[in-house]
Amino acid sequence: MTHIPTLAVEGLQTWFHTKAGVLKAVNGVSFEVDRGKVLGLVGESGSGKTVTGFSIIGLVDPPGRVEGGRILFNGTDLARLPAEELRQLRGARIAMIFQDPMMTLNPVLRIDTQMIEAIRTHSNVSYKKARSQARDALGQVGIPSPDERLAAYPHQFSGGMRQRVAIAIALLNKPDLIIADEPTTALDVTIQAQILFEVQKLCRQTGTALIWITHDLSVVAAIADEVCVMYAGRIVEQGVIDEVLDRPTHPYTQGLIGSVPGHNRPGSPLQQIPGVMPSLLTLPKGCSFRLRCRYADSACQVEPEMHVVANPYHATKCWHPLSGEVSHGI
Ligand SMILES: Nc1ncnc2c1ncn2[C@@H]1O[C@H](COP(=O)(O)OP(=O)(O)OP(=O)(O)O)[C@@H](O)[C@H]1O
Repeated sequence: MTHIPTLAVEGLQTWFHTKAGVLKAVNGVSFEVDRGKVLGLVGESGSGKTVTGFSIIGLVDPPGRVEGGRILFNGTDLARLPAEELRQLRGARIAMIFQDPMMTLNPVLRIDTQMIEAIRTHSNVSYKKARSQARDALGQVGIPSPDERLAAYPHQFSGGMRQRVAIAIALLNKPDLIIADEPTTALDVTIQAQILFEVQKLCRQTGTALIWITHDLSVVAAIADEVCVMYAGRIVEQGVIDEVLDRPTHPYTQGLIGSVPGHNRPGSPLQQIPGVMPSLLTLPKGCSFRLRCRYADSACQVEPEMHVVANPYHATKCWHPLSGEVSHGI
């Protein structure tokens, strides 16, 4: 029997029909994520990471629209699912964690009210059982004295603790898939590391597939099994995390790694990728990175196909893949 991954995104295209023209925010993106695995989606601001996450969960609003591709969740295409069925999957089988926990939390309701409702909407358990599940969930994400904290309102938590509550809510119904969009970016580095570790552990325990969206390669290195590097609405390189970080083949990935502090000798200057990302309204013909790429030549005026360059899985969308190991401190 063929293996069906938790999520298989195939050739996803999500475009915004703006007054200035068609903005191709996601332009033919494909990846898979399986039970208990973590996929890091990394790229600079505006590369299409959030729109990819929103497309999967059905939260793209007009003038945006999923134009093409398939979003296979346990084999069912979410892109073609009626809105009501998709709504039912959200919160039950698929959850999202946002950068701002107040996207999840209701400021005027106590935490216990919110958590118990989240549990009882999707499963037929008593109030008492739901309350005890809620208390356990707070404990699992490292909230001290969870019994007492259940009665608190969101504003009575610190930023880090509030995000932990939002994460506990996302994990409540043991979803098959969680999409986390920069949930730790606003937090202190130590708290960020604790939260990454806890979420990864819980997802492995429950078999939840996790997509972690970030612009920070060190976060991806800490949490992900596989990584997709996004640039201008496309994935330009993807594969097993150590393969991609140690032997990046796409000049953009090399540039990203070079711009992380501590990538080589201490004290050496950071390398910035010269130039800026092209407008998604007027993408250049061929490889979208070619105008910033020092290896670009006439071949790059044709869009390269994603092709496998190594095993364990490692694929690149470049006509001139680089080879060799890079030193980095990520
Ligand atoms: N509602 C919208 N209308 C028009 N364009 C949009 C809309 N939402 C997003 N976009 C555009 O889609 C592109 C991709 O945005 P997206 O938020 O996915 O990037 P990102 O990689 O997540 O960046 P960031 O890290 O800054 O959130 C951007 O050019 C953005 O301006």
